[in-house]
Amino acid sequence: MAAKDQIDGLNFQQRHGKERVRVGRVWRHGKEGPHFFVEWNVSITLLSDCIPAYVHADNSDIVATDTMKNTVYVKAKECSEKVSVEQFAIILAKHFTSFYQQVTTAIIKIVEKPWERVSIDGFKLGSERHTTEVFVKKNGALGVTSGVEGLALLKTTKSGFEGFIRDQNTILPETRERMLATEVSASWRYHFDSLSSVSMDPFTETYLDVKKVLVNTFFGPPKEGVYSPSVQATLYYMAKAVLGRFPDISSIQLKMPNIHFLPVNLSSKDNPVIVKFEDDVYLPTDEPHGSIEASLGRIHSKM
Ligand SMILES: O=c1[nH]c(=O)c2[nH]c(=O)[nH]c2[nH]1
Repeated sequence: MAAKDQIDGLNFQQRHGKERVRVGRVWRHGKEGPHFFVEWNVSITLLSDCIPAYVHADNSDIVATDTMKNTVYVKAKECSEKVSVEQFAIILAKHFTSFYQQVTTAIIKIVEKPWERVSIDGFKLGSERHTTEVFVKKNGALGVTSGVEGLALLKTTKSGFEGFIRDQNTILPETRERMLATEVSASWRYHFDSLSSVSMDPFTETYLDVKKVLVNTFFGPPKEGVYSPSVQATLYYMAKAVLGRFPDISSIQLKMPNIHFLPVNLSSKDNPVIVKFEDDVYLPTDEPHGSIEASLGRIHSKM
């Protein structure tokens, strides 16, 4: 679908828009109520009467793609109640076609990330992979490492970061309220050191239990959660919980990138408050991200 015109006896079709506008939206119901969270990737295409921009370098009928991007955040903010992707696409498309006389059709595509709720204020993306590396020597010596990769976890509250070094290059504000998102890669070494010491197959059950301990430690108890003062501290609690709970595990390594969800504040000279961040509208990012990793092992263990 594209606007079709004839210029100088030639067919001309054009469209413009903005792709991959990422937005995260949290809806909070009261102080105690559940949080709802969605992450969307929005693409906007407008069919509009703006041929002079192409043919005469006259931009007076152009809706700037930057404005389209901002509109996603404005409309996300305006949705005070949880909406579906379909409903949000309709809201956006209706806005573009009714607000701009030049726009004849708006095409909105949205892909929603499959975040699943795991407990109050926590969401889990079901995409993790179980990994292992094993060695066996001729004499029966055995080494088993198991792991999980891509365990994406996110909590919408009970996270902060304060008291870090401030210098001439620091602009990050201190906070006790932020989104915490990561994709955990963990690998743990079992203490079995010979083939004969593994009697049954304990690995699947242990994998599931380790995952549970990692996830539960990240979020804390379902009712009240647990405050995370940093990714580092949360990583350490998680590693410690695994070693505390599984005597058969001698060491664990955790990699937990700090995947940033940036607060959305939009302002201009004429309009100082277009969108004011109130722990609700975020810009999800992949790059750059913080990289935080550590390993914890029992003394005398083979790391
Ligand atoms: O939990 C965090 N750890 C850091 O080391 C760090 N650095 C940063 O900019 N934000 C954060 N958050």
